[in-house]
Amino acid sequence: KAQTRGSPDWDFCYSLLNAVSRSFSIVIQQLPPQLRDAVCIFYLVLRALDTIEDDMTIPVDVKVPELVKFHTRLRDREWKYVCGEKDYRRLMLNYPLVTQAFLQLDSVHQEVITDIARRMGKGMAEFIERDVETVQDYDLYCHYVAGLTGLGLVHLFKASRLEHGDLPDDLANSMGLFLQKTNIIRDYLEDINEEPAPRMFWPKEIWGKYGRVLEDFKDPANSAAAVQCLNHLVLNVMRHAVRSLEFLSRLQDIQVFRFCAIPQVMAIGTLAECFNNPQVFTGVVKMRRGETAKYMVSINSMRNVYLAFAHFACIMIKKCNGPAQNDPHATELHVVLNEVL
Ligand SMILES: CC(C)(C)CN1C(=O)[C@@H](CC(=O)N[C@@H](CC(=O)O)C(=O)O)O[C@H](c2cccc3ccccc23)c2cc(Cl)ccc21
Repeated sequence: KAQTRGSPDWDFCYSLLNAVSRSFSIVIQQLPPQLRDAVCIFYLVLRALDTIEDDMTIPVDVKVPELVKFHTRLRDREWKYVCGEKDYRRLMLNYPLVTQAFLQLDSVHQEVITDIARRMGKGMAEFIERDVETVQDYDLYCHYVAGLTGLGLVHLFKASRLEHGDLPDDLANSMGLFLQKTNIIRDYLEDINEEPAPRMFWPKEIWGKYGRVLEDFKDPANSAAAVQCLNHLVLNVMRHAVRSLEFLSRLQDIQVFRFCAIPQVMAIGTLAECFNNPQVFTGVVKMRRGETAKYMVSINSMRNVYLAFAHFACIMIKKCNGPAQNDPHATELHVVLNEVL
């Protein structure tokens, strides 16, 4: 059909979604109609912002204003900023189609997405000019890039009248931190080998106890210290698990529940693989593909989420009692895991 100025090309937007989010796009497309398009566009908008932040070929004095101004581009039908690689570059090249669709959303959905994009862009810009040093920096950075996503999603759920429960900011924030911190831990090698310049988010307050520089952990001679640092970081992210479960237990719509629960289960599965695993420093550790598929279809109730969390908590507890038994943080992780159980 002729693409008149008014009618957005939704098929193209969903094909972009499939390209940039592999398995997760299926879950987004299963959302109820009053939420699906808003979440699809929210996801693409955040992915575009993330692509600008991640592109290390953009000079800092150009990137910072771009991030801060990004939210003003959401209504600019001509705007695009070509950067990034592969499917993310295709998103940026075709960004005006995302804008056309964004402008068709309910005004409330547009306002939510604009407010989050503004706060996230400002936060990202803050951390372009300074590194993540303390654990407080670590929590603040992850709040900006992932916690705010949770706050925005809660506003979209409420605006679509699918969720009426109390979904406070600190629970929504924990959902984001659980995912983002897991990605940061898993992606050590990918991030540190990044060309032309690595961007690391591991907090120096933690890794500084185990090495002089973060690159030290690539050296097999430092494997014991690297794994101790890794276990310390896994303990830190597992502290958010109880709040994630609390958030999930308050959801009312089954498709919204699946949309929120599936990434959380993938994350704890990834953490269980990573915990006490030196392969994090030699390759990228991922859940087995069969496991991912199994959880995509089985996460339909809070009971199944508890079963999945308990399954992965037990894998970590076995490691605490076995190979990691001399690790100072294994004991504390045991306590946190028992809370989860
Ligand atoms: C940085 C991030 C964790 C927020 C990214 N993020 C997520 O990780 C996606 C999952 C995803 O994209 N998985 C990828 C795998 C990967 O890229 O690692 C896949 O292809 O399966 O989920 C989150 C997400 C989903 C549901 C509830 C959330 C609550 C708070 C914060 C984030 C929430 C997400 C929801 C939206 Cl709307 C936008 C982005 C995200």
